[in-house]
Formats: sequence, C-alpha cells, structure tokens
Amino acid sequence: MLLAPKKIQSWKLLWNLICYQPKLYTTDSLLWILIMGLPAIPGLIIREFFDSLTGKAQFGLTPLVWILLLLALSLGHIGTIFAGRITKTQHRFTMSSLLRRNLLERLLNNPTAQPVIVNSDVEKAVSQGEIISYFRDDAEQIEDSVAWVSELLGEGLFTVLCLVILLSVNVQMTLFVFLPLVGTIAIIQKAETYIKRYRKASREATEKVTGILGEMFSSVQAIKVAGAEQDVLHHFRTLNDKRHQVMVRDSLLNSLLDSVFQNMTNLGTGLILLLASVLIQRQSSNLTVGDFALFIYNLSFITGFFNSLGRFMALYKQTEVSFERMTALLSGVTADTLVAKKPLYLNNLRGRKPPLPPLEQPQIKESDRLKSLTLSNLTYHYPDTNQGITDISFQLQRGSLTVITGRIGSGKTTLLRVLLGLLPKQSGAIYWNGRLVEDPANFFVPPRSAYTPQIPQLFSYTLRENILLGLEKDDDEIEKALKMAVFEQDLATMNAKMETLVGAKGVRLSGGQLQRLAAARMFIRQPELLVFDDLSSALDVETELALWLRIFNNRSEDNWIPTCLVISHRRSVLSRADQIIVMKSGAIAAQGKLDEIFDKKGQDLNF
Ligand SMILES: Nc1ncnc2c1ncn2[C@@H]1O[C@H](COP(=O)(O)OP(=O)(O)OP(=O)(O)O)[C@@H](O)[C@H]1O
Repeated sequence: MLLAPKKIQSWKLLWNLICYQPKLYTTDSLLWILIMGLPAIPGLIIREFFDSLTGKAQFGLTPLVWILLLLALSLGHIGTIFAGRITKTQHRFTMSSLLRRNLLERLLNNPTAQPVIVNSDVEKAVSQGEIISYFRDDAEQIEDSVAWVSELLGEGLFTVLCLVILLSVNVQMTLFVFLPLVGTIAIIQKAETYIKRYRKASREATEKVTGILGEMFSSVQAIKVAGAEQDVLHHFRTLNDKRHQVMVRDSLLNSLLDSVFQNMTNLGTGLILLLASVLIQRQSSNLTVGDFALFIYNLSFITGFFNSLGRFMALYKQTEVSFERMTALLSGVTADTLVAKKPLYLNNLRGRKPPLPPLEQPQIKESDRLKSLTLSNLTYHYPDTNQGITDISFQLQRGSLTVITGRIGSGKTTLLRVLLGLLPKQSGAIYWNGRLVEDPANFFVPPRSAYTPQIPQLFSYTLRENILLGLEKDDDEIEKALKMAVFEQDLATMNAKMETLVGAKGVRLSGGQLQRLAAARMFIRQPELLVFDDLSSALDVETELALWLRIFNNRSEDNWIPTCLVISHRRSVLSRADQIIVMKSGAIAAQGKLDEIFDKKGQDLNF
C-alpha cells in the first residue's frame, strides 16, 4: 500500500491555479469587479434624480441629464459584460485544461498506474469509463471555484463601497444588514458534512455509470455472444436509478441551501424596510426619500453578496471533494502535482496559439547501443494473488532472438510487462550493458526499445500519423518500415495509401493488420531491442515467417542490428531462436535452444 501523501488545503491549490496565468486572471478580475460593481453607481444617480425632483439635489443637474448618465452607464456595463465573458471563458478553460493535463501526465508517467489506475482512497481500480467523471466533472467543479473567486472578489469590493454608503445614510439600519451573514455562516458549518457526503456519493454514482458505459462499448461482441443484452441493460438501469437518487439528493441540498440563503437575505431586507419606514415617519430623523432609495438600491448588492458568499462556501466544500478525488488517483504524489505550472499551448485571447515545442527526435547514444540485457531474479505478483512471475533470470546478447514460450497463463506477458516497467517489479534487477536500469518505464522507450502488445493500440488518424507519432521521417522510410512489417500488399489495396484514416473514424483493420502496423511503428524508430507479445496470435504462419525473414535480412543492408525478445508458440520461430525461455506457473521451466530443450526433457513440451 502506498503511503498517503501530505494533504494540501484546497484554498492553496486554488491559489496555485489562480497564479498560473496572473495577467489573464487580473484582467478577468478587474472586468468582473466592474461588472459586479458598476450597477452600484446608478444608486447614487437615482438618489440625485429623486432629490432633483424634490428640489434637494446637491449638483443642480436636470433629471434628463441624470437619465442620460444612467443610460451611458448601462451601455458601459453591457460592454464590460461582453469583455468579461470572453476573459472568463478563456480563464475557465485554461484552469480545467491544466488540471486535466497534469492528471493525465501523472497517469501516463506513473508505471503502476498504466495497467490499472487505482483510487488510493478506496483502494479500487478505476476503469477507463469511470475515469471520465474525474476528468470532466471534478475538473469542471474546480474550474467553477476559481471562476467564482474573481466574481466574489468583485462583489466583495463593491459591497465594502456600498456599506460605506449605507453607513453614511444610517448606521443603525446598516447594522441589521449583517444578520443574514451570521445565519449563512452558521448554516454552512452545520451542513458541511452533508454537502461533502452527498457530493461524494453523486460523483461515485456518476463514475459507475460512465464506467459501465465504457465497459459496454468495449465488449459489445462479448455481450451479444453471451446473449446478455437484457442483463447488462438491467444492470445499467439499476446504476442509473441509483445515480438518479443521489443526484436528486445532492441537487436538493444545493437548492435548499440556495433558497435558505436567499430567504434569509430577503427577511433581513424586510426588517430593514420596516425600520426605515419608522425612521422616515419620525420627524427627528433626516432620512430623505433619495437617501431611502439609495439605501434600498445598495442594500440589494450587499444582500446579493452575502447570498453569493453562502453559495460559494457550499461550492468550496464540494471542490474539496473534487480535489480529494483527483488526488486519490495520483498514487503517492501530493495534490500540488495537479496544479503544477506546465505549458498548455492553447489559443490566447487574440486567437494565437503558442508554437508547440519541437518533438525530440530519438537519437541513440553510443553507450546505449545494446550489447547485453540481463534480468536478475525478477519477481512480480498481482495484488492479493500469487499469480505473476517469480525469480526470472536470463540474459540476451546483441542481435539475438530470444523466444518466451509456455502455456496460457504461464506468465509470459507479465514477464515482458515487468521488464518494460509497465508493472512494478517487487524484487530483482535489470541490467543494460551491465548498468542497472533504475526506471524501466522511462528507459525501455525508443530508440532503446519498442514494444507491441498482443492487441496494439492505434489512433483514429491516418496511417502515416499512426506510424510517425510526431517523428520526422520521409515517405521512403515509412514505406521501408511498412514493407519490413509485410504491410505492402495491404497498403496497395488502400485508396488513400498513407493518408488512409484508420480506427473508429476510418478503415477497420484486422487483428493481423493492426499488429503489422504496430510493428512498422516500431521498425521506423530502429530501436535496439524489439519486444513482441505473440505475433502468432493474429498472423498466419507465412506472414509471420516473412516478417522474421525481413527483420533478419535487413541487418545486411542496414546498420541497424535489432535484438529481439518475443513471445511465440510457432515452431518456425522457435527453431530460429538463439535462446528459448519456457515459462510454467510464473517461473522458468526450461531454457536453451530448441534441440537442447528437447534433449534435456526428452519429451514434447506442447509448443
Ligand atoms: N491484472 C491481473 N490481475 C491478477 N492476475 C492476473 C492479471 N493479469 C494476469 N494475471 C494472472 O497472472 C498469470 C500470468 O498471466 P499472463 O498474462 O502473464 O500469462 P501469459 O502466459 O502471457 O498468458 P497468455 O498466453 O494467455 O497471454 C495468469 O494466471 C493470469 O491469470
């Protein structure tokens, strides 16, 4: 179990987000101070207007001038709202994008998170579908909080101004203004537990719904084959009903709090009005009609602010839940990873996008050229099971072909994944040219190593983009890699050739085509170590043989001498192997050349 990292308070994280783009934030805040505050000025104009009607005006302007001033102010206000909406949208989008970017980076860089993303709070694996609710709902929740801060700041500043004005009109009446605020704070304190509990439950229910959606769409065939459509739909309905319940409860609490805050401020206003009417009637009081109008006008800003403050306090509690949820996915690092200042490359306010940094082209260092790779006592067991691999040791030499074989479930894939750092080894060591590999996940990448899993992942982009993934290579080189991967005949049948769209939005590729395209993606990078997980699962005998012949024949034409580590059951591959590793129940059962293994055992090993 991972040690829980130090908890960072949510307001510090929000502050870090605010500091990400200080200029944009300041511009946005200034605009929102004006948007929230400009409507306070008409109050002064209205007083002068009324006082000019009753002949008590201080400035001696006609009512028409006051009306024109009011109109100009309103137009200014509209313009400010327009500009404020633009900056707010830009800022909001930047905030949630930064959170999403940092969470994604952490998930990609954390080797233990690659096979399964674990929510460390509940020690539960999070599926691909479930992760959506973290990236969408929690990021938006935090974005909301940052956006509210500047709006609240604007409201707060003008509330102070309004308070000064109210105090100048009547101190006694102004003191009543604070009654609703005291009530709001007391209610939030009491409701905190429920706000957080209901929000957490509603997020978890959403997570379950997005999770099952993801699973349903990735297993359509399996569901149909098993005739389980009705059962799956029933389960989906049950999860939706549960979500419905908890969402209603969460929204109800929100609405209830909103209405309590609103009603409290309304009651406060009522009390003040009563007091004002008493004061106006008293001959001793010098409260004018204009003063009264000004008081009521400004009062609405102050009560509005208290109302917003109450809602923000509830929102803040919900934001704490979102930070906690996202942090639970970070596996061992603190929450400030989420708000770290990293470049985003988004369009700025003028619509210009900063240039993307040049993609680092993999260049192999002479010292990194593979001479030997040694695995020493590698052990990994899946959590809460005794399945996995135990004490695996062997060595492979430059330019050799090592084949891992064995029955289903004997630990072949696990061995490759532990070697490549896709699963965290629990003991043992890996040496590249005798040097200890400290961080396999970041070490076994091109140009040192490349890997094709049993079911490779391609993107819904063109064939060229899938092969290059940002690499700078010309068409000849792409064609050469495709040819080496025995893809030339498939390419010939595709009308758009290398511009053919593949995946969900384009041509549907067969399992074998997928594997060969993924192989071409490896070859173009000319890595020192080629790792394949069972090409034979999707390639016929001739195609696989052709692929191996091309890899080995290539050595004479090119300087590139790849070393191969592959899982296979095919005799044609086993007979070519310099070394075979036979796996059984997670351990090495036999090791050597094909004839040596047969000699030692004297029996067929069910290859
Ligand atoms: N995520 C996992 N959690 C728990 N156990 C697992 C997990 N993945 C694999 N295993 C178990 O670990 C053992 C080794 O699995 P592995 O996939 O490495 O076998 P394999 O030899 O590659 O099988 P195959 O030939 O079917 O690909 C199996 O018993 C399998 O059930």
